[in-house]
Amino acid sequence: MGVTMAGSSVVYHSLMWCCSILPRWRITCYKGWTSAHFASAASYTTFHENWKVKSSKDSRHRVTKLWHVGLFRNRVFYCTSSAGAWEVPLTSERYGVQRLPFSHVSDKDLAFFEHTVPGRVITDPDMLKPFNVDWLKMVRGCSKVLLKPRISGEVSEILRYCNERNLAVTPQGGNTGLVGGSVPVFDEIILSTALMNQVISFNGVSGILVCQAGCILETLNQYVEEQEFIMPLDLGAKGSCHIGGNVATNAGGIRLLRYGSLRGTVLGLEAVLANGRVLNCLTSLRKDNTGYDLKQLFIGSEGTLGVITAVSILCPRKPKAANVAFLGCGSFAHVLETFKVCKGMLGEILSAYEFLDDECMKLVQKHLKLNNPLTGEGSPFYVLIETSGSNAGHDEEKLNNFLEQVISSGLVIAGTLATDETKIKALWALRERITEALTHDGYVYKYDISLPVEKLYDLVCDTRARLGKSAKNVVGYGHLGDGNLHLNITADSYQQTLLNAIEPFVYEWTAKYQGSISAEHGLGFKKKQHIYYSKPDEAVELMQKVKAMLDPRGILNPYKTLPTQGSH
Ligand SMILES: O=C(O)CC[C@@H](O)C(=O)O
Ligand SMILES: [Zn+2]
Repeated sequence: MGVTMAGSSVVYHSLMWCCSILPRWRITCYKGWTSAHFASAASYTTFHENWKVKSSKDSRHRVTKLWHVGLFRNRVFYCTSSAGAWEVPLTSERYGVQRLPFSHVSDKDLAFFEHTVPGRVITDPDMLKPFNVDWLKMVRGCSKVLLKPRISGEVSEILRYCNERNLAVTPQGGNTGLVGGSVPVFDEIILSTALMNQVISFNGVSGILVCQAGCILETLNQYVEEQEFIMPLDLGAKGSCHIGGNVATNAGGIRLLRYGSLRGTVLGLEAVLANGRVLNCLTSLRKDNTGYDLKQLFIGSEGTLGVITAVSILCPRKPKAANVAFLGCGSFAHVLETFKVCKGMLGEILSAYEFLDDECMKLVQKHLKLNNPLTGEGSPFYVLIETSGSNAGHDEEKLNNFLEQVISSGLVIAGTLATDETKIKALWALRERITEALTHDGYVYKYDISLPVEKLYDLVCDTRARLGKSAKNVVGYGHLGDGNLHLNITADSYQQTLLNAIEPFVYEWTAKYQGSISAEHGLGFKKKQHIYYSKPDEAVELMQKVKAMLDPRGILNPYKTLPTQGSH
């Protein structure tokens, strides 16, 4: 048959068999197969070339030089001039927030900051603009000072001073959050971790990395990859997000299915408390039962309990073999059934199980000009399955057996398989760039929901039915393997009436099925009032007591995470 790879031939034979019984099945295997075999191979060339043009980092750097607002591997936005660039309403005005009685920054304060972090005090209003607005351009503060410490001692000095002076502080990493947690609401001082970007140590035996909070996730991944390890987390904003911000928000992402959450992989951290004291829990031990595990308080606390300045993190070995299958399914029930089969047949090599609906596919096609690699009419649902293992032959065999099973049983109606890195990246772009495509579609109402997996897509269907034509698009995608749905709704502009139709409907629906209204993005500013849909009063009350104990004056990231007192 002209196919020499043992692993591929299994798929090839099964495919030939499937073609006869399932005429809709289309597959491209990029390794060892020629385009003569499959009609869809030709379409891949276009797909790949498109991807290269759209994703070229060089062109991004060129463009963003004009006015660099945010550079994300998969999330980019920029403006060509500062004049009239920001039409983002002030958060305080759009949401009617009352400023808490913090002090205002005086010239004397600025002199202190200049003394503490010389040359790293930014007060130029134009330079401050991008730090005052979130990546989604939905919330905006009006901070007049940005500080860039390099070491935890400087953070300590700053916080001790701010606490005494009753000055509010917003810690900021890469500013890639999606819930308005990393930008000020009023004039809070922005404490950027951008210059705290040093690796402290890496142990090539244990895989334990100790680094400062401002290291960029992608840079860290490249660093540990050189030593045959990978970071235990990966997410769309990897090119900009800081590891400290990842830990502070307990970011999830696409590797969680395989390596677990940061609550397990973060072994230790250093945090500076509101009063300036440095809490050094930067241990690098797998096991440590000496008292309460205080680091857990800071993981996911969104900068409200302390500023994370360094982390110790357990990195897995770099897998020797990786494969990505991009499959089309005829229904969500089939997506679920495929997942079940996948877990059973791929077992330990399964590293991601992501899904998107056809509406998402249409958006990445329309706004980012990405091509659907599966030719013919679209599928209602797409699944991206990644395997990562230590033995290419073994993985291929397992994957081929799995594909044979899901094809022959009719669970999967179209598919494509990639084994080389460039092509794997191209397939991942279809999933990872949905957020970016949505921003081109208009104003986006974002929901990040955890639900029992079998209920996951019902929420999308019910929301779509409820909103009818008042929404432009209602889409569902996410980390199916983690039971995490990203429900996104777009409209031409922000409309209060549409918001009223969505909320509290989506939250009540989620609560009814014991889901979480914030699976992996945090509560930040935008979701904090809705915490009660997922946590009992007693839990919220205890959180407020912990906050009051660690930050009695409430200077750390005010207006975030916890609901306004007395609002319930
Ligand atoms: O934009 C979103 O709603 C999700 C973003 C991110 O968590 C993802 O999984 O792509
Ligand atoms: Zn996500």
